[in-house]
Parts: sequence; structure tokens; C-alpha cells
Amino acid sequence: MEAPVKKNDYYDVLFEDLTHDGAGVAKINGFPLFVPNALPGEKGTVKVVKVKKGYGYGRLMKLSETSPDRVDALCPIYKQCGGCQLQHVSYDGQLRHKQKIVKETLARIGKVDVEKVTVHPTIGMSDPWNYRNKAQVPIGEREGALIAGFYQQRTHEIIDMERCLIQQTENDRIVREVKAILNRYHIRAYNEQTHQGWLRHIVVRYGYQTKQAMLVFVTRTADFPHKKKILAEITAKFPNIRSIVQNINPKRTNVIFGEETKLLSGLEYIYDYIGSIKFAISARSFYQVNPEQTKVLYEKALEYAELTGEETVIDAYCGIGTISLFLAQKAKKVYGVEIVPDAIEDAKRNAKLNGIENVEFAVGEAEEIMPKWHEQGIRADVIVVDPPRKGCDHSLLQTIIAMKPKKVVYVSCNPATLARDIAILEQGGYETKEVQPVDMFPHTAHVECVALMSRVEK
Ligand SMILES: C[S@@+](CC[C@H](N)C(=O)[O-])C[C@H]1O[C@@H](n2cnc3c(N)ncnc32)[C@H](O)[C@@H]1O
Repeated sequence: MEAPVKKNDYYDVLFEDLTHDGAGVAKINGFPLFVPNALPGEKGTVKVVKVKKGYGYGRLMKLSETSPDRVDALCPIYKQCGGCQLQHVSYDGQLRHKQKIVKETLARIGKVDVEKVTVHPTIGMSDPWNYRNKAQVPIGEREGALIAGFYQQRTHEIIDMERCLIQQTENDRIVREVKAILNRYHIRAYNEQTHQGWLRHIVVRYGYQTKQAMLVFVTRTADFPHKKKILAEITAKFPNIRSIVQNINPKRTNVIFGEETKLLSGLEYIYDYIGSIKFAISARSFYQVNPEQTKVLYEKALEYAELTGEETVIDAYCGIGTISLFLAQKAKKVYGVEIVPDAIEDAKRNAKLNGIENVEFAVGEAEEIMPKWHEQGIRADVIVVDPPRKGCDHSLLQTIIAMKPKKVVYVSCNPATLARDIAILEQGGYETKEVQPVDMFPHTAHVECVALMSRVEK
């Protein structure tokens, strides 16, 4: 069937829905058109910008009727940046939208009966701004001076930026001041096209509870022009920067970090707390970016695990052991498994740092290690999984089913793979009890969930 719309033509439409990535959906003779910045219930004029087989994309030209959920985006560069997809939606509207997306996805992909399984209202933040504890800022040049900002949507053009409203204000302040210092020394930015120049990214990490900051220079080469003077100026200006490191990335690549990291000043770590547990965070370790909501998320996982102190728990995809250490406070024994060796080193260090002894960590693919644990006779009462966006490996789900834990607590950053995996676990004898969406990334379209599944006793 030929598409009923033509590229560059204008159409008056009614928006009926909002996609998981925050675009409005209008239908023209049943043909869906995805339009950023439009909300359900709104009417307006769109220009078709792309036509694909079965669907198309449009640009919102004019609104004739607006939704009660619409607000003015606070950020002046909101449209250019594209990092926040939902700033034009009231915060309450964002939370409702995320709950709806989780419900619909579980029903559609997972065939979960959402009439019976409670998908709770999304837990939001009381102040949903300035939450990110990590800034990764690409560096460019304009008129011979450094600029630090973000890539304009769908381009590789860097837009200079002074302030990101979802970033910790201290991270922005550090980037601004460091840029000014570097400009006084005429430091050159890396140029992607010519593969020349020096500074590629500035990364800042911030300890939400400790207020300690880490500054990372990602550079093309291992030298550091005017190193002594630059570091002296930075440490004088920012006594809370406890760690300055240089990461060297000599490759032609979009990947931010290279293999080699050198300590320039202070310690290799900064510290932060989630609840009462202290974590050492190094330049490259994975650490959740919204510390306030991380605590909410982990507390929910802990609540669902219902530990009494007698249980053996497995934390698959454990990263630097954050959830494992949280669970270890209430369990008899926790086993954590993670694919990245450095993360496991961090996890072991973090266990020591907190005097937690009832945890054991293994490096490897969870789908390889867990069958071995099973063979060795390790019996888990609760298995917690927190996989990356692609979800759990199919064979890992089969191992979970074979290990017969009483409960599975599934922490997910992607409702689609959560739904797919829930369906497999349900076939294997588990029942979904409840699902709690948590807003870890306000103003963006991302949503995190914790799902509780219990083994059906026969
Ligand atoms: C969403 S993160 C969760 C980390 C941790 N639970 C936390 O909250 O900080 C997913 C983790 O899974 C790890 N990972 C990816 N594939 C894996 C696999 N096949 N086996 C074990 N770990 C894996 C990643 O390196 C990453 O640390």
C-alpha cells in the first residue's frame, strides 16, 4: 500500500498518543506519523519530513489546541539538544506517561494481565532538576577558543553550553571555569575530521552526599601542555575536586574513553554514599547517575526481596556491587556476578570499605557463571537481576528457572526487554506480583522499573 502522506507536505492532525521515546503520534488514514514535541489530545499542523514503509516522521509547525499537560520547557536549548525529550510535559504528566508506557509494554510484549498485576504510579522526585552526578562534555573550538557543550541533535556539531538544567550545578560550574582556565593557556580541542588537536572531552563526577568532585581530561595524546600551572589553578579554585585524572584516547572513535588512565592530582577515587553504604567511584566505573532516586530504586528492590537474614541472594549484572551491598545488610549471603573485571575490583573494594563480609563476587558472563554456581550446589532464595537495556540472556533466564528461587526481583531500564523476559519467567513457573516504575531520569523519556516475581508453589 502506498503511504497516504508525501514528504514536505503539510497536514492538520490530532495527536492520539505518545511513544516510549516521547514523540507524539498522529494518524493520517491509519498511517502513523511520529512528531516530537506534540502531546496526546493536541491538534496542529505538521510537515512530513520522512516517509518509511508503514510509518513516517513529521515536524510540528503549529498547535491549534494544546494539552493541559503542556508546559513551557525551561531550558533555552531544549530543542537543539534533544537530551530531554519531555520538558514540554508537566512533571506530573511525565510520571503518568511513564506508568502508562510500562503498563502498555508489559501487556503488549509480555502478555501480562495488567488488570491483575499492579503497575504502581511512577515514583518521582520532589525536585526533578539538577540531579545528574556525571557530566560528559565534548570539547570543540570556535574562533580559536574552546567550547564545551553538547552535540546538536543528529549532528556532530558542538554547541557551547553554560548550563544544563538536569545537571548538578557544581558540575556545570567546574566545566565553565576549567574551560576558562584552559583558554587562558590556549589549549587546543581535538578535531574529529583532521584527527588533530588534544582535548576531546571533560568529564566531571560528583559525590552527591560527600560533595567531592572528580575531573577527567580525555585527550588524544598522553602529553599535557602547561600541566603544572593548569592543575594548580584548578585545585586552588575548587578544593572539592579530590581527583584529577587524564584518560588517553588516541583512536578515531565516538567512544569517549580510551584504555589508559593516569592520575594527575589527588586520589584515583571520589566517595559517595547510597543510604549508609559508602562507594569509591573511579573515572570509568559504572555508577547510577541519579543518586537520590537510586536509593529509592534499591530500597524498593530490597523491600521486594523481603529478606530476614536467612537468605542466600544472587545479584546478577552487579556492576560495582551497589545492589549486592545493599542486599547484604539484610541477607545471610550475597553472590554478585558482573562481566567487567574493573567493576568487580571496585565491588570487592567497596565491600571492604564498608566491612561487609557476607558477599562474594565473580567476574564473567552471568549466563556462564550462574550455571556453575548451580552445579556447585549454591541455592538462591532470591535472584536479583539488573541487566543492560538488551535485557537478560535467554539461557540465564532458563538457569534462574532451574535454580527455583522463591523470588525474582527484576530491575530494568527498558520496559520492552523486561516484558519479554517476564513472559519467559512466567512460562517457567513464576508469577508477576507487582511492578514499580521509578523516575531515574526526569524530563527524558527513560523509565526504570522494579518488578517482583514469585515462584508459584505446586
Ligand atoms: C544496568 S547496569 C547495573 C549495574 C548495577 N546493578 C548498578 O545498579 O549499579 C548492568 C551491568 O551489567 C553488566 N553486564 C552486561 N552484560 C553482562 C553479562 N552478560 N553478564 C554479567 N554482567 C553483564 C554491565 O557491565 C553493567 O555493569
